[in-house]
Amino acid sequence: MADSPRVMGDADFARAPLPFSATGFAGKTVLVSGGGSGIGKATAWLFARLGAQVIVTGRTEEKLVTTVEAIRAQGLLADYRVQDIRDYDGVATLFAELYGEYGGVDVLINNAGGQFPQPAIDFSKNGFDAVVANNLNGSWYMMQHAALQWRDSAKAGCIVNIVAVVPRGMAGGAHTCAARAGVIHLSKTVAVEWAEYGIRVNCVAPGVIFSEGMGVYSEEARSAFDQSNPMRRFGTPWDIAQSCVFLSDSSARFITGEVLTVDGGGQLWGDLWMAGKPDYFK
Ligand SMILES: CCCCCCC/C=C/C(=O)SCCNC(=O)CCNC(=O)[C@H](O)C(C)(C)COP(=O)(O)OP(=O)(O)OC[C@H]1O[C@@H](n2cnc3c(N)ncnc32)[C@H](O)[C@@H]1OP(=O)(O)O
Ligand SMILES: NC(=O)C1=CN([C@@H]2O[C@H](COP(=O)(O)OP(=O)(O)OC[C@H]3O[C@@H](n4cnc5c(N)ncnc54)[C@H](OP(=O)(O)O)[C@@H]3O)[C@@H](O)[C@H]2O)C=CC1
Repeated sequence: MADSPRVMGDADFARAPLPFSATGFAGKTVLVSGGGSGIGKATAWLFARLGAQVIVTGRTEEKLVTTVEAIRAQGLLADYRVQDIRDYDGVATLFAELYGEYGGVDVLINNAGGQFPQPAIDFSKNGFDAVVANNLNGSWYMMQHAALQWRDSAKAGCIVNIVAVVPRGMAGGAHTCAARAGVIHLSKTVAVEWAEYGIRVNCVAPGVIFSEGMGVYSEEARSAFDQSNPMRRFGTPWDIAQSCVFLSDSSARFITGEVLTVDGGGQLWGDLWMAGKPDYFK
């Protein structure tokens, strides 16, 4: 049960924790899945610069090593683990190992994911299943194991799930839209269930962000992406990294079950076709 409320005054405001202080994450361990490239790499860098011990995970060791070496070269704290988020037992082992080595994690940035663009009518069974397994199942395995560790060690925690902007659907990406909508509603549900353990769960929904991941899209689709929002440009991985820090810091201590959309207004204006715009709509 929370303490009785008390009106804050000048003395409180003079001392209340400052978000984004240069050492705000010192002593914290932050796990960033998909941290070997793009948004995950930027997020790992930002947390490391704010004093955290970061752990990056992904399937490709080379990308993780490069990231960790670059961060360490600045005198900051980084480590990596190779782990496919679709492997339930492997994810359990990952969290157990990190508990043994670092005393567990304080923040999970659940960023790993991705898909391929294709009109839904052409999805093969395996294609649909692969994208759902990656983005819904894999994200869930990470969330659940983080929460189990926090509950069992009576420690508070924070999860930020990277999703996508789904309220109007995602033409050319129905599989990932379904999976991300699943993650959003999982998050809203467990934000309530896990509040008693001191666990906050939020999502960041990036619009078009210019990252290595853009290589998955055709030149035709990609060249229209920056016109799909009223700012008429791409966002950067750093934009998303800062949102992740905001949601993990004291700035968001009263925020849970929320989706922070970082899309340059794209949910309000513009259209986006992940697999290119069909002639019918031109
Ligand atoms: C409103 C704003 C939204 C903006 C969104 C637009 C911008 C979004 C950007 C991003 O998300 S950037 C990040 C992009 N990065 C990635 O997508 C990388 C991660 N992707 C992957 O690792 C893989 O694509 C996957 C989805 C995980 C699948 O990997 P897996 O190893 O399981 O696949 P396979 O065994 O190779 O194939 C399984 C199945 O899927 C079919 N498939 C795979 N690729 C394609 C393709 N390009 N087109 C059609 N089908 C594909 C493959 O053929 C297999 O099916 P079957 O052939 O067996 O039927
Ligand atoms: N860029 C954009 O415009 C948008 C991106 N997103 C989402 O943001 C997240 C980051 O994307 P972004 O940085 O742009 O692209 P990247 O492709 O650079 O990042 C995806 C990362 O996830 C890792 N990854 C993918 N699948 C798995 C898996 N099964 N297990 C472990 N790691 C995995 C990849 O590494 P490896 O392949 O080595 O495993 C890679 O480092 C993704 O979930 C993406 O879908 C959402 C909306 C828009």
